[in-house]
Amino acid sequence: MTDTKLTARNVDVFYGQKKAINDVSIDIDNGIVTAFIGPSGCGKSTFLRTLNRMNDTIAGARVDGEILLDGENIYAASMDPVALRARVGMVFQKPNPFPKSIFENVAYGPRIHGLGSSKADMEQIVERALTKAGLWEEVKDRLTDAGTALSGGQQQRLCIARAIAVSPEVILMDEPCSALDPIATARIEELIDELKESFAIVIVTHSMQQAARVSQRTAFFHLGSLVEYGETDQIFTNPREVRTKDYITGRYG
Ligand SMILES: Nc1ncnc2c1ncn2[C@@H]1O[C@H](COP(=O)(O)OP(=O)(O)OP(=O)(O)O)[C@@H](O)[C@H]1O
Repeated sequence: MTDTKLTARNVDVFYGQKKAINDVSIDIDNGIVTAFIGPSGCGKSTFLRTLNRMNDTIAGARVDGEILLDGENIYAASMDPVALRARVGMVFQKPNPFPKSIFENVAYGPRIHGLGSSKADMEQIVERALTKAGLWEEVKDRLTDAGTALSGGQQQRLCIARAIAVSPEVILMDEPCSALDPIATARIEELIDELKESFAIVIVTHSMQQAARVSQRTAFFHLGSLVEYGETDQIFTNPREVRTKDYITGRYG
């Protein structure tokens, strides 16, 4: 059983005069992984960023329409973007640990959000997040080492632990494996599969194989529009739209 976590209604995104997203409406459910696919420049990342207001940080970007998180408009004046980004966390293409220790990378978010008041509480939060991100065993004896000293795959799991540490409801992932080798990629894909039990997960990926492996729903974007959205199996085996079929059969990319 799934239930809706995020709802977009008639969303347009502009960069200055240029319209990058055109009238997108979609429901994103809890307990599953939703993949956004489509050719380069179709607006996947732009739309993903609307879901936690990361576009606010881009000069000239404007979002029209509504995005609801549990029914609450995230663009309402009463919504604090910092608090929103704790509820809707993000993992980027390139692992980007802070220039701090492994421990501090994970403790940073909880601290600014007032979690983990005692040292023991914070240690527990950090251990839980690293365990959930599948990294604890590898780093438990070197928590004071720099996060940047880890391998690329470990750094990405550290970034996932950092997102998890503030107990988000949704995790947005923008091509989280594109900088990783196949083994590190497989590890992250396994992790995504485990994490979907606890969070709604949205992943932008260039890899149709990855979308097919990790997601239960797939949204196909083209030229800023959402062309087709459905069960991943259906999208890949029996697409309804010609443009989806052309994309998944490699006619353009
Ligand atoms: N900061 C920006 N300023 C102006 N235009 C932008 C900006 N970011 C993206 N765009 C434009 O918006 C459109 C959608 O870009 P976006 O990066 O969302 O696509 P994408 O599908 O994620 O592409 P890719 O798969 O190549 O990452 C493109 O035409 C892009 O050039």
